[in-house]
Amino acid sequence: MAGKRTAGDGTFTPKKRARQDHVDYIDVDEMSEDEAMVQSSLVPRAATINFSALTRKLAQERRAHGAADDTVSAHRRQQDSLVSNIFMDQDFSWLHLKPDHASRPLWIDPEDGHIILEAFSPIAEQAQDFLVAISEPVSRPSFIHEYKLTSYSLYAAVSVGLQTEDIIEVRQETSGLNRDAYGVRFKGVESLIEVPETIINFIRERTLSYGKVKLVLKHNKYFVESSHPETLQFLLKDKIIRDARVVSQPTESNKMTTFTTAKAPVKGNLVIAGTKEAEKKKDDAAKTKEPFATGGPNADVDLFTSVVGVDADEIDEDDENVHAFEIDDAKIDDVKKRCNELEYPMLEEYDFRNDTVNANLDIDLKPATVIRSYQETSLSKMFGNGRARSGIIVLPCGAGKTLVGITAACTIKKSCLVLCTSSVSVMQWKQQFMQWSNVTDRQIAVFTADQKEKFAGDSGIVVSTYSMVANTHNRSYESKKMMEFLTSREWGFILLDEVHVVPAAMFRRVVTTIKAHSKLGLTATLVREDDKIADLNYMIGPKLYEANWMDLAAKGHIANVQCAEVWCPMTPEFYREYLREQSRKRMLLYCMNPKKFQSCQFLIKYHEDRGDKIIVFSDNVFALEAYAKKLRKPYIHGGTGQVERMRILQFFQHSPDVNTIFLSKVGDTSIDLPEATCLIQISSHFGSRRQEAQRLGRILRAKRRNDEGFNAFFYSLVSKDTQEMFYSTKRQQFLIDQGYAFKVITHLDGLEKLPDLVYKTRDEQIELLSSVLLANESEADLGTDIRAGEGDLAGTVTSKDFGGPPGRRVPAAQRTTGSLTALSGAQHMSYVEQNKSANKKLAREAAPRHKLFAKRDRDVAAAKKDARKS
Ligand SMILES: Nc1ncnc2c1ncn2[C@@H]1O[C@H](COP(=O)(O)OP(=O)(O)OP(=O)(O)O)[C@@H](O)[C@H]1O
Repeated sequence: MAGKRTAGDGTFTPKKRARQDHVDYIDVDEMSEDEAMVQSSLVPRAATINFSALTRKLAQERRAHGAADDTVSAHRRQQDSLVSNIFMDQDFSWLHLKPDHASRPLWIDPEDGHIILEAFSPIAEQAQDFLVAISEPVSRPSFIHEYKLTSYSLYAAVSVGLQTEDIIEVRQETSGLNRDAYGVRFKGVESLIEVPETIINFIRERTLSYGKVKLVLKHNKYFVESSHPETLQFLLKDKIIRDARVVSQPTESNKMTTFTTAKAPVKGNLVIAGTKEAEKKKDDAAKTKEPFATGGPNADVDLFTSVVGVDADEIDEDDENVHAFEIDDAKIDDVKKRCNELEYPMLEEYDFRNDTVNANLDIDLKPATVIRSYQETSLSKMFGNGRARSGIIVLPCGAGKTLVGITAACTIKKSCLVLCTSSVSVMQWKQQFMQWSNVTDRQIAVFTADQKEKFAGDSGIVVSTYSMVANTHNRSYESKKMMEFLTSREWGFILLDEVHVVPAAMFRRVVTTIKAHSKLGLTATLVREDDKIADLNYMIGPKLYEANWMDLAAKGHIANVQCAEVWCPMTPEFYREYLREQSRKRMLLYCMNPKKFQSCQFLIKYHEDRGDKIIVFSDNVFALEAYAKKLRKPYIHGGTGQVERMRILQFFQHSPDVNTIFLSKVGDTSIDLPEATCLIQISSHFGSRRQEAQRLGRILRAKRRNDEGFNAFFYSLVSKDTQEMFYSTKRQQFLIDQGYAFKVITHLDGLEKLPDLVYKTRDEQIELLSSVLLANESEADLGTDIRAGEGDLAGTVTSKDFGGPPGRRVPAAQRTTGSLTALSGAQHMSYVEQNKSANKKLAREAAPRHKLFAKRDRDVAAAKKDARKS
């Protein structure tokens, strides 16, 4: 049965299943806040793996066994007492494993293309490489991985050179070990699993049309190119594409240009800079006086075996006759989008070595620069067939995306435009280019609000921000001149940093105004809280590679991190105000909760004593200043001057007296502090999964990460029974899917005994509360901190981008029981009891009010009354 085709939606949906089927699957995005709060507390934080079809199948099997099978029943009874309470009707521990289960580490859902992999299987590593190439990793915790086959993932697979027959393989023979014959299996996974027919059809259908059409830039004009004339004819029947076509000689309206292109170079001829092979090749070239990286005809450098496993002989060489038609520059975006919808997504490849029109850029990595294996693998996806493919590379925070970008630029060796999100990042990119490559100051220019430089000579590198390039209003004279410089030329390569944050409209403007042969998007978190992620597919290209965070941590490239959510009970006074307050000030109340203050103080002390360097993050500037001043620590936010910032950061890096700093969201990205080993988050931006991951990224690069037994620490302080708990659960989801486990800490041992514990007395707490209540409501804002300079993207990101629905009604908080250490059996774990009425009662309760608030209450009540009247 063929899967239903849904143009452009990218998901495999043979049958939309009823939501109630997903009894075992909790999707936090779709839960109500009340549900989420309860759920977040009841279940240990686990990856949300979709086992629904498997569950159904097994449930049928269980019914088939029925009570007749005494052994099973007995076994079940025994299990009932142990695990059934947890797994309820999804307890399948009573089922017998097949004798050859070890060779069946994979399960494919025939209905929605989900693939479940036992990550502990000996063949898992090989299978993972293959699965990453053909499907989207959904969740990759330690033992069970979940992937999903989608249109986009297959598009990506085709774009890195995989054909239908590289993905599925028809096998006739029966395994000697096992009597089960299997007809069609995944080629990259040595297992006894037969691929279901629905999935085979889906793969065949999608891979048939993909890769047939290419978008090519030649002499500053864009062409839609294909060696299948019937495909171009099909596309030209579409109105949008037909209207975008440029007909230079209107004599024969539908005739296509046919020209001969050079054959695609075989992969053995290309060497990625920075690899060992590159070094060897350089030496050989020096000996034979051949230029580096051109390779001789017999050069046999087999760099590109890894995941794809495409051999040199298998690389498809272009047909002699390639047909093409020109399209209007301004309509590129529409054409790409339309082709996607018609299931003919366009591949963008750049045959840079045969480009004689654009000047070469004499740039190479410094001899001392050696790229890491995963960086090489990701680049091999880009340069796998000797050309530069456009697409996105996803690597964890701190895993070295900058060097991947620089290496790509050094491999293409043509003019390159780098776009980043802020002027701070611009300077960092320039510095990194100088650090890793032999680029000279004259070859690299910067285009920001303060600096508008051009490179000397015919080719070079320009580093700028998205908004400098996309902004069309109020340009200064120099900016206009600079834009002319950027738009009048052809770029070999455009590097797009942090692609996931750029608003789609801005991206569109960049992609349509700048003419570039190839594009590489870099990101750590290919998640967006809006639905724009799919746009990146046609605007940049498919995802070429996504690294596994846990793998990189295990190999010491990024630090191992212990994550914990610390539940801080609200003091009665704060909680009462929280329940009464309807405005944004609620947020201020849960950030300034005295118990959170104390927990923060305790954790800072504990980790400073261990020799850690700590960053405390707070999106809320009011809270940031209040905490930092009270705890006597330096702080940086949007309003901190550049000189002061640098001074504080340097002290943090080099002085043993400054071991803790407070940062607002200006520190979420672009701050490279390898000394930091502990993070404490006291306030964050709603449910932003991306922000959570980026903050974690600040400690993933910890210098000490390779020390024996080293762990970095990430704490999220959450005020109990407040909205914050819901957001916290949502924020963690991305990291959980990468394999991080969040422990819940309900009690910090020894907190009460801390000398100089802040806000210990009720009076002190009430004083703090009064300062919060007297604060302006705007102090609760999270979005106003970054004072973006001209050209910085930060100011363009709105709260909507973070999934924080400010207009949404805030649900009543849940009442939780106290610490239930004894009950749960696990120390410091807790569960929540849902009891809305208790909260309502609390809110209604005419509790004796402190005189400080009595007047305020009357004022608020009067204001509400006036508002109702008007
Ligand atoms: N091959 C390499 N050899 C040595 N050091 C490397 C290599 N690759 C990256 N690094 C170092 O790792 C650190 C992190 O690199 P980088 O800043 O590029 O990470 P990132 O992936 O861009 O992180 P983020 O997403 O947080 O910005 C840097 O200090 C960089 O110098």
